[in-house]
Amino acid sequence: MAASEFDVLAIGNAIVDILARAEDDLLVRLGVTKGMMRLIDAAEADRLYDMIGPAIEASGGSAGNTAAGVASLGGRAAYVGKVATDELGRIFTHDIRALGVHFATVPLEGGAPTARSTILITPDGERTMNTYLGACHALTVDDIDPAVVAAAEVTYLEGYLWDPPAAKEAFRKAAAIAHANGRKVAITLSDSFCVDRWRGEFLELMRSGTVDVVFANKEEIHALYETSDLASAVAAIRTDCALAAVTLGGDGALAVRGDETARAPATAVDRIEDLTGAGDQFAAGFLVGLTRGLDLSTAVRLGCLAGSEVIGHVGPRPSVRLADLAAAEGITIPPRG
Ligand SMILES: OC[C@H]1O[C@H](O)[C@H](O)[C@@H]1O
Repeated sequence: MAASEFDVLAIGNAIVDILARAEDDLLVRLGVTKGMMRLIDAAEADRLYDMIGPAIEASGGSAGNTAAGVASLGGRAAYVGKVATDELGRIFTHDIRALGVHFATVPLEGGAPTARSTILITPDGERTMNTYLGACHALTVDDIDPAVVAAAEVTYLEGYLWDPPAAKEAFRKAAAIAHANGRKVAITLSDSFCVDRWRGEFLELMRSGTVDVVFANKEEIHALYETSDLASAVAAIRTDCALAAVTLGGDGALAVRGDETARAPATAVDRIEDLTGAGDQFAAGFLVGLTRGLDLSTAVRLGCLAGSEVIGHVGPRPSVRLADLAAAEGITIPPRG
């Protein structure tokens, strides 16, 4: 197997976030479920924008956030996602490239605009996402560059990619190329409503070995196995997937690999400002840990550390260099072999 150029290739919906504080009663008036992601059309996105207070715009997209986190940890990241040739698309492209992430997906011309997610942050820091997918619907197999997939230790894919129909085939193509080149494939289950929509197919991906690593939070793993019992859900995922990492909010995170179990407590934060991107940064830390050969416990710890940074401020990507935080916590990230 050739030496890898990238630690992680992340593939996902390329989205610009519009983040605004909101009271709980706005969620009630909108009829949305707190903490979830719902898909909306362009008209609803415009209507919502008129209803919210002052907002902050920031590049997001779950896998994009993870690529940003990998770069912040000193890792080499690549990203695939579809933006349009519009202002938000230029902002997304600028931000991800400015972090040193390889991003070469051809933007969509003359079609739907760049995706945006209107994210309502309630006083408890919980985020509720209203996503208009726009140009993401145009991501296809043609956007997967076999050379980039082959050059990445891990290809990491969003469960959200199951929503725009053609992206699913892009996902499967990337997974096949990764495995043909001796690389690993990881997926995040993304959202419990997303799991409800695609449960059967997600389980098939794991059981068939199409994915080697799965990320889930508590709600998602409960939804996957249709149980409220965490222990039985973890027992099930241990047999269904070679490696699973489960984030547990204030209870930290765990990972299971065969008979092995690793846990880490949540890293303390002064105040939870905004939970947007917490799982994405956990994935960044955990994947960098894995690709750089750290043991499972340290990889979980690195994930918790990265996840904790992003919840201390508004926005889904790190505001400081995660590599410095890791060093301050005594976690040494080995150079790429
Ligand atoms: O995981 C958080 C991300 O999910 C959505 O894709 C938003 O863009 C946000 O940045």
